[in-house]
Amino acid sequence: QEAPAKPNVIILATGGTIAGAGASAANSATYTAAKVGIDQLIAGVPELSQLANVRGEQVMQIASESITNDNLLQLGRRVAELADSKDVDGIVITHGTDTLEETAYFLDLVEKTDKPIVVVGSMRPGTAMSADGMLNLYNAVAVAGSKEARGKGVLVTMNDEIQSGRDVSKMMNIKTEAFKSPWGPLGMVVEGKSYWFRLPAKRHTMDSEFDIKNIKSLPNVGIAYSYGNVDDTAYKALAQSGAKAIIHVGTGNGSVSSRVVPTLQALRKDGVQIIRSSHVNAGGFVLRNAEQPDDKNDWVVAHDLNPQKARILAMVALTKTQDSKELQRIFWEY
Ligand SMILES: NC(=O)CC[C@H](N)C(=O)O
Repeated sequence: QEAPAKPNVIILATGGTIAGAGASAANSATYTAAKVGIDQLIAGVPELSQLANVRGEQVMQIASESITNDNLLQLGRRVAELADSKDVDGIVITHGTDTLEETAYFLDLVEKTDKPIVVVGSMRPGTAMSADGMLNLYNAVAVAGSKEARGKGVLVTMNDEIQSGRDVSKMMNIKTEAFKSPWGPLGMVVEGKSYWFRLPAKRHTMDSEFDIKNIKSLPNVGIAYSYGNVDDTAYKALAQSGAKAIIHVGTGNGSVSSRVVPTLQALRKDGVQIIRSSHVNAGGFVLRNAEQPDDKNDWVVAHDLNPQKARILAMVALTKTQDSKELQRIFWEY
């Protein structure tokens, strides 16, 4: 029997600017996100049908700053169901860009499939001049339908680049060149064809020890930001609200103010995991026992993961272990 000429790609829509609408074509920044339904989005890019047999599904319709852990689990379970289906070759997720990097990393950790999963958004609503959503979506479907994208982890297609969902972050919030990885894109997609240059080195999808099918709920993990004159108010409040781990957004190499150190040591003794990350924008790089004696304090370092990605990994890891050494192993490997 002959293989079908075109791959079957499902687009799961969640909202964001790619589904946004503004009052006039001049409104590139002032508009309402999550307005346009997935069928209308697909109808707006008839060229998609040249790439794949495309079907849309509206999973939610929200601006991504409002996404919850329950939303993540709901989306993750639907992706897993579709990935298990013989009739599905690739999955695209349209998403608001504010937390796109978190969802992409979450799926990269928990989806046991080598089928392409591509998360995509846009920086301008479809109603704006030079809207970027159409091309980003076209590129996403092209990548999701391609054999070359299999087994490369969850991907993000923005601004003609193919990025690793693990590495990529929204670095700029007004330009279409918004998403960057500290380690560079994996490839480019041009006129529906992908060009690959490098591969992710970290464990993901098929090679991950985590599986969405075994995750019932995600624990409470909070993030506290550091700056000059910082005190321990936020850390104590997070612990009081039941945080199982606190992501410390440190200065530089995840450094910790001397005014905060005793509180973090005490919280660790009370069972809260302390994970040091960095607020350095272009890419923090936190090393164990540099700046702070992590072995002595029994703290964990997030290494190159930014704070919001560190929260995702901590939540997923804590569904399996409460051991700080295991947690650190996981932070090195993923
Ligand atoms: N460019 C965007 O998608 C941002 C819109 C909105 N804040 C969201 O993340 O959903």
